[in-house]
Amino acid sequence: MTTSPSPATPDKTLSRDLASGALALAIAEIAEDAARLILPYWRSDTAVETKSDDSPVTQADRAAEALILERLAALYPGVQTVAEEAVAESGAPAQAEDWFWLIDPLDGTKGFVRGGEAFTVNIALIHAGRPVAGVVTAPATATTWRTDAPGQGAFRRQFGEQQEGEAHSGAEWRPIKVRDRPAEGMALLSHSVTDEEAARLAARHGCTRWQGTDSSLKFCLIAEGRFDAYPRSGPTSEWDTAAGQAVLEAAGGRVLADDGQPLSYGKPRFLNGPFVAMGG
Ligand SMILES: Nc1ncnc2c1ncn2[C@@H]1O[C@H](COP(=O)(O)O)[C@@H](OP(=O)(O)O)[C@H]1O
Ligand SMILES: [Mg+2]
Repeated sequence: MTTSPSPATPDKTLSRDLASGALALAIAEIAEDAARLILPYWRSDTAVETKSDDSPVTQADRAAEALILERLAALYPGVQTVAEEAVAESGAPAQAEDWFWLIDPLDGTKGFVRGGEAFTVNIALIHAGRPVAGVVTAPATATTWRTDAPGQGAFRRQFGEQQEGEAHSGAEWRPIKVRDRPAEGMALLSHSVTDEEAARLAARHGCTRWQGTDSSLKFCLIAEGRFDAYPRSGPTSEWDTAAGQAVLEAAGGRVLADDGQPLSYGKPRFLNGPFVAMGG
């Protein structure tokens, strides 16, 4: 007698697709579709609401998060999700599971509302507290950065308009990596820090020059070898950093917490303390 195979558990499906690189490609396509959904709201008269933590939220954040959650659930049912807008509405899960998704559908909302280009869609897979796969997409410049199978590097591409009858479209994926630190390192910092603090943070990490940039784009610009460090002294949520950290680590960089260890995930209230993201 033959028995039909039992359905794969989420963990088996996840770990198989993670190991083959199929998962990284799949989440890149989801993030690009979320980006296509966000773009019509950009530089339009989108209504801006203020959340209880005083940060802005728009219809674009909510629509993108709904798309991402629906697509992830269809691909990998039963995996825990921790997503910015869901947490804002219903609170954070009491505890992180062994595998979970961290989702920020629109990071850098303040800049987005002002009509700037530095806002991103972020999806990361966490396993045992580490970001093992991630994608960051910048809708305004139609650029995506992603991991591959673990140990297989990081990639970037420009994505295009979706053509009729075509599942997805985009240019070829090109490998990216961090640069060796030059004598005069360049730091990236949040716009939320004062000039005085920025100069101090940059100098502490061996950088003589610095530039303010919104969103998780900072991790990607280090991952592709254009900048050297992103120090952050104030709090962030785990969904702000997980996808960027996955990409940066895959490109040869590091993201270290104050204790000198890689920034880890599934912490109380999914909150990060200070960290520094670094290239080579
Ligand atoms: N006190 C705080 N606690 C948690 N996250 C914070 C925070 N202050 C700022 N952030 C996060 O920092 C992000 C902006 O980072 P940056 O200044 O580098 O662009 C915001 O993302 P959103 O735009 O998704 O809300 C917000 O989530
Ligand atoms: Mg954010």
